[in-house]
Amino acid sequence: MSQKTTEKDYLTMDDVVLDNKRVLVRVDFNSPMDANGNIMDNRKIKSHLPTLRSLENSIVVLMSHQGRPGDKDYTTLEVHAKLATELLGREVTYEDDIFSACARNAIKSLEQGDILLLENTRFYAEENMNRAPEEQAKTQMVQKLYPLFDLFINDAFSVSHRSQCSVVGFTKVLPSVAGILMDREITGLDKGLKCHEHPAVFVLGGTKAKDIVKVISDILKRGDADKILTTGVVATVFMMAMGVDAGEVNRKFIEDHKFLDQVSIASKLLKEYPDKIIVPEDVALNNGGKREEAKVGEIKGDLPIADIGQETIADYSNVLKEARLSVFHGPAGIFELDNFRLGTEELLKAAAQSDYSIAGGGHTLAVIDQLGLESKFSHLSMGGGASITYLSGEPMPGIAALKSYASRSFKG
Ligand SMILES: Nc1ncnc2c1ncn2[C@@H]1O[C@H](COP(=O)(O)OP(=O)(O)OP(=O)(O)O)[C@@H](O)[C@H]1O
Ligand SMILES: O=C(O)[C@H](O)COP(=O)(O)O
Repeated sequence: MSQKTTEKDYLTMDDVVLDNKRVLVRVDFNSPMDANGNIMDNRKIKSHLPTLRSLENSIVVLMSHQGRPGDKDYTTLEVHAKLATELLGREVTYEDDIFSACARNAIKSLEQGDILLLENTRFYAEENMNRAPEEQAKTQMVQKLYPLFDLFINDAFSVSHRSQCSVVGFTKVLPSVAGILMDREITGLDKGLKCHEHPAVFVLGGTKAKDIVKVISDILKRGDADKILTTGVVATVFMMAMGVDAGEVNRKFIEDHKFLDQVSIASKLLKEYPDKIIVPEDVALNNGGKREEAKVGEIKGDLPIADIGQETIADYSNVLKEARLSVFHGPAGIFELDNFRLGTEELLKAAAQSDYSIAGGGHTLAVIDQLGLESKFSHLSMGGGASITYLSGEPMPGIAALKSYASRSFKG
């Protein structure tokens, strides 16, 4: 049923017949939830609407995860089906199981135009193991479900850095293509990363210092970046790597978040790429909720760093204004507090001006939304960990599995 229509090394929904086909779609509806089990941000669900709208003449079953075992937001997808129904304007029914006889009967009874959302895939233990597609294809989830479908669509870029059952398993046993969101993510990120626009400036911050230090190392090794502007907690690690006394409270923050080992890695990177990695000259400290500017090296009073400082904001903005490619991941400060959102806001405005601008990460997208800057960015990635993995050039098992299906089908 596959008919390749583009030069891509994976198939898309344009390459296959969809009408009246029984289609299993892996989406990522994983959303922030409040204590009462309500979805706090509908962005993840909205991002799949183009794919779902293109499937209006198919028989559609959706799979998604929500949270991780043991976490507060590890819960059923019942409310997700309701919200998807509202957003799509068509009923998305919910089945409180994944592959039981009951769930399979519900799938079998679907008719053209129906959409059914199965239960949280991570309620099935083997979903939580990262294994090769061959192994995942043998699981009960895949074996019980795949005979009920003609096609598998992976639209979940943001979980495709995981080799989980519902992400890679079906690609071994069903014709498999990328959904519209997946295709947009790959195309949007590649356009920025592979077209070699220069100067290429990366603004990397937020709290995931370990992941970001690795991304910085990978990007610099590949030679893709002209400048890396460090912000957020990532900047604190690099300041410490320069031997700066960040104050006990900030050192403790880094220790408590298990980032102390990143300081020596950051130090090596600074030695290897002295002109490329830029560390803030000043910061904003949180003095009882008030913003207190301080030069790096003169951080007194043991106050927590909560934003980059005003001189750094001006310098970084100037670098960004010259950039032809900008990539922004992770807020520059604790933007949730009004006094400490300046760095994130100003740098996002500056990044949006470059010829090709990419931004990713849950909190980052929320600020872009609040600032009304969505249309100013060339590509907004729904991926948090996934876009970091993609940026670092590491293989993404979910995408590799689609490519592997495509290469088998072209040969066949
Ligand atoms: N200096 C800082 N100290 C403490 N927290 C900070 C600092 N700078 C930024 N943050 C916090 O970082 C958090 C966001 O970081 P995070 O790495 O999760 O970014 P993100 O855009 O959501 O990416 P992802 O989707 O990968 O999680 C925000 O809650 C913000 O308050
Ligand atoms: O929110 C995300 O980044 C994705 O849904 C992946 O979730 P995970 O990090 O729990 O696999």
